[in-house]
Amino acid sequence: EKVEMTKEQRALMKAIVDAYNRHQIPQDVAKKLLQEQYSAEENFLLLTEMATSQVQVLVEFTKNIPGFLSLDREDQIALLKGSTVEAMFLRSAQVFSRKMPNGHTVVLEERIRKSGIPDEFMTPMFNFYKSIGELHMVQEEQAILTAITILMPDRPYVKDHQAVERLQETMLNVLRKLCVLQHPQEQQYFARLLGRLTELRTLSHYHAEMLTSWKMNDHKFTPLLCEIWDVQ
Ligand SMILES: CC(C)c1onc(-c2c(Cl)cccc2Cl)c1COc1ccc(-c2ccc3[nH]c(C(=O)O)cc3c2)cc1
Repeated sequence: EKVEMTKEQRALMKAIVDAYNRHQIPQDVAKKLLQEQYSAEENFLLLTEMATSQVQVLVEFTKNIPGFLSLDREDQIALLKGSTVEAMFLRSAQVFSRKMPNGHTVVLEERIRKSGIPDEFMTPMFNFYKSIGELHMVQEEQAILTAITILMPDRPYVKDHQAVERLQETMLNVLRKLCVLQHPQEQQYFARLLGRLTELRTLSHYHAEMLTSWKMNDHKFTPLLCEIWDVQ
């Protein structure tokens, strides 16, 4: 069928990529990755600060997804709460695959490995980072895949399933064409990308257990993280 994108699809993709690029973790927060000393406590505090900053970035990005703000207000909250962890795994995966020039990748990995996360979650987490890296996604694919993750109709407490499905479907159509255009040799590239979304679900279940084990060891989170992750 016709592969090139319509005018509307190109405009939609541009809006999402611009929002994705506009909303980055402030460099002074990211730079802290290199400065603070290493201790499990310090690492946890730093990762908490990064996660909090990342949630704020994600909320701004989400508000710029065309059509999101016209969804039911409570559904907007349900989508954000349900997708934050998955969107953050995607975002932090891109940091690893982007091979940050200033060595953030190495330091971020170090700090995650030494932040009190039980070992059984490390393996699936870093396997995911590796599998994302191997895809060599272009920025447009990263941005649209993140929007698709956020616009997941079957998140808990979403009332108007159809409205979310319609938005997500529009994004999926753009992503499908983009994958054919960017990776013409790889027939199943689009299917492989969607397969990562399944892996993200598993990671978010692990993450819920990570939160419980952190809570048990009396780790503190910021008010924003407590609200979005229903902690405490
Ligand atoms: C509350 C903290 C301890 C936490 O709980 N779970 C996770 C957690 C974990 Cl480990 C893994 C995956 C998801 C979550 Cl959600 C985290 C830490 O979360 C993040 C840490 C770093 C980043 C992040 C995002 C973008 C970035 N850009 C740069 C840059 O240098 O440009 C650095 C950077 C860091 C995102 C989430």
